[in-house]
Amino acid sequence: MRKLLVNIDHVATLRNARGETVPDPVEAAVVAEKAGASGIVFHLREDRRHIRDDDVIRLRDVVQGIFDFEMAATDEMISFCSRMKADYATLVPESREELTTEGGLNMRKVKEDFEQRVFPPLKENGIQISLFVDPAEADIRISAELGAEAVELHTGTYANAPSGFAREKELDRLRNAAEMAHELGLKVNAGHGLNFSNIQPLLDNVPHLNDISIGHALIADALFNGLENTVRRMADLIRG
Ligand SMILES: CC(=O)[C@@H](O)[C@H](O)COP(=O)(O)O
Ligand SMILES: NCC(=O)COP(=O)(O)O
Repeated sequence: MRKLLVNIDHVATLRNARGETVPDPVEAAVVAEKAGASGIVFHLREDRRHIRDDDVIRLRDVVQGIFDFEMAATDEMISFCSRMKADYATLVPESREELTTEGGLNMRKVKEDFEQRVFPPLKENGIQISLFVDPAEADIRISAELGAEAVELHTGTYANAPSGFAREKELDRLRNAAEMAHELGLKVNAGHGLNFSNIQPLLDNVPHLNDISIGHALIADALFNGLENTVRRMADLIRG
């Protein structure tokens, strides 16, 4: 079944802009789940530019559904995520300079390191691993070989593509990737850059979708419509 997970990073961005305690991302998580979100996503970045360690600890106490900890595969994050007993560790590439995550993991490059250093401690702690990858055959195949539970298909290129041929091409790539991941036994998640304008074609064209994570566009829409209304509308669309 398709489900919406709400990413609350940018509630923390707004809070941190003034060094205040409000708006509180933990309060946003409670509202989002009440409005129909099936879980919460946050990306604890190395530079702590939005979500902070204390937010994660407080979130762990209130989140009722899926607790999806997005992170770079550093030893520090692996250890924190393990202590938090997250449902998912969603591993993403991270760079200090980027405004947001710019692409999927290069699985060829990280395979050996993930196999030896990253997967064992997460698996020992019972944490399911989702790999944030571009909709590319090689990355999906390696994700399955490593024994990940899921891939999160990077939808950013689709989201940024102009309508017409370019967008259709990206939908084709996502459809093929989803079919392949499903055949290889991986759960198919998706996220990045999704909003009320681009979600429906994705839902109509890409099979086997499970968790769809959306952040920035929902928090932006919520400024005008209220978080509860915004999340309810998107959760209903995604459930179908
Ligand atoms: C993996 C992904 O596409 C996003 O969740 C992103 O990692 C969020 O990070 P920012 O909120 O810092 O953009
Ligand atoms: N994993 C993707 C996510 O959590 C949300 O990304 P965005 O909607 O803020 O681009």
